[in-house]
Amino acid sequence: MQYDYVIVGAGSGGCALAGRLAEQCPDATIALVEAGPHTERNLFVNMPLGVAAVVPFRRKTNYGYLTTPQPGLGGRRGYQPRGRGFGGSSAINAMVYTRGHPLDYDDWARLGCDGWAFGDVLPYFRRAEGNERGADALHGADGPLSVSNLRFQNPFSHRFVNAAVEAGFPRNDDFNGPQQEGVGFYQVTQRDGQRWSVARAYIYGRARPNLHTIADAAVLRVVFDGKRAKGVEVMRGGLTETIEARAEVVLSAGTFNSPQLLMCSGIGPADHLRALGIPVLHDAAEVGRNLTDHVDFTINKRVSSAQTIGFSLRGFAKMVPGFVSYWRSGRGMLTSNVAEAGGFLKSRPTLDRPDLQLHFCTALVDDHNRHMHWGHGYSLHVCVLRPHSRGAVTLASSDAREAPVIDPAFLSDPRDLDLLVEGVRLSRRILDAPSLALCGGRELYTRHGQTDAELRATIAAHADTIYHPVSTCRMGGDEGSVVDTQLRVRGVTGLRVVDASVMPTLIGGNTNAPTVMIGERAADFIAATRRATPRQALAGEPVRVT
Ligand SMILES: Cc1cc2nc3c(=O)[nH]c(=O)nc-3n(C[C@H](O)[C@H](O)[C@H](O)COP(=O)(O)OP(=O)(O)OC[C@H]3O[C@@H](n4cnc5c(N)ncnc54)[C@H](O)[C@@H]3O)c2cc1C
Repeated sequence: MQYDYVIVGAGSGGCALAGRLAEQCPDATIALVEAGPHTERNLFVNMPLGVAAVVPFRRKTNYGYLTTPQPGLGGRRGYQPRGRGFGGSSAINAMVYTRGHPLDYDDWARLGCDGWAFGDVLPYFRRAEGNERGADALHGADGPLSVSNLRFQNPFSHRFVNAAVEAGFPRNDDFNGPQQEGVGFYQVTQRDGQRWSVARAYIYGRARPNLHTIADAAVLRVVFDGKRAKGVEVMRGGLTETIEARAEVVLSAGTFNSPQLLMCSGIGPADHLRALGIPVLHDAAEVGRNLTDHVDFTINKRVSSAQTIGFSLRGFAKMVPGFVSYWRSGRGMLTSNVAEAGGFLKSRPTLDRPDLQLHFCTALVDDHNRHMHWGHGYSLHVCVLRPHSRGAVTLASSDAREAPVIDPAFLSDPRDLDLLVEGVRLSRRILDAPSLALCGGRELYTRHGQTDAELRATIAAHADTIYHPVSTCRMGGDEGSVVDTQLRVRGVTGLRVVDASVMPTLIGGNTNAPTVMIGERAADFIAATRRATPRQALAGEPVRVT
């Protein structure tokens, strides 16, 4: 099989790129190759509350990775769910639509990523966004990624927002508006009460004859002609085949699997590759390095009210009308994303932007919902927005179908634990404010009056990811970076990386929308390269992409 472009991975970055590129280059053929299944008809993916079922377990649509034992977490292995199938992680995520702080992108530009300051990326956020609130200077209304207000808001989420205001935090109804700081309800990537994964947004329901989707096909490595990428080797239905790319190969396999595929293809730290018997094509020390993720701690509180989602006879009884309402009109409790409300706080008022994020969940979400409890409750997550700890992704095997070794090195930099302690103390102010305090309840692992040392031990025993790993194929203007500022892999030609792994630093917010923005920008880069490429090269001769 031969195409002009072969995109590996139909996640947030890959779907946005494939859909937009197909539209911009109608004369180009594109293959979007995905290891997992199609998700168009998957009830647990489409129904927002299905998030509670798809995240906790390794399954066909979730890699359910484990990290290496984390010294900062008392030696525990962290859990890293990652979407598998069309939509990638956007098919299993919590649908929260935030972009990070404008200054985060200005930082990218300052670090050498010319053309990636907030003013440069805002048009791409707007182009992607289909916000039901309408367009303004910061928002788009006509883009494919539907952004909606929640159709169902649990009374406890309202209590959380009221309590936070009582505790002195500002109310914010638009975290992507002129000010990020404050507390309120999140907007979500949903349309008509359905999850709007990036596959739904850019791929499904759009007839594009030049875009060919290939499901259940695991890419094993990139194939090269000298140093020029010319296709990918794929395992499908037990058979290995090569899909050729006349113009470019793009890796959009995500923060764990894009560096894995680069290394399996001979691009990475030479010593590590040699140790696994992989011939070195290009010695790139930073492939897999700089892994950064939002480390998060949750205060779980059990309450007697059955208004939150929980396991009880009253809870089960509510599910039946909930299902009917969802089925008939796309409304009701099953359209909840669980993490309905939250906010961005500053640990010190003098900071130029918030350094902590809250997610308020209307259920007892303990250990990614892997530890289930009988009864009802709520959970207040707090995470460190710009952690200093840096981890790495390395190979366990030269076979890309095996899980890579994931070491986020959580809390290896003591500043992250110090800030998380601050975050828990700020969160407690909200829990103690009248609107929530009057509901009573009992905390599962934390308690009032804990000393600093006790709180640090509790954090080490329970903290983990809130699912935003980035930076393992860092973009930069410097030679040490894995990709340049047009996302081209350094040291070879005809190969780009387009997903969350290229972020030079972790932005202060949720990472789906920024990854879609990266996919949108990449489509422009690739279309511009195509326009600049001589016609005869497009007709069959190898295309030299500079
Ligand atoms: C549980 C969870 C909750 C989250 N909640 C939110 C949220 O509420 N809001 C938000 O903004 N962000 C959230 N995120 C983060 C966000 O969804 C991700 O940052 C984003 O989807 C990453 O996009 P990506 O393109 O980098 O990778 P992914 O979307 O993960 O896509 C990678 C794709 O590549 C495929 N692939 C991998 N290896 C291969 C191979 N060898 N061959 C072929 N295909 C391959 C995978 O199967 C996958 O489909 C959450 C993530 C998770 C896991």
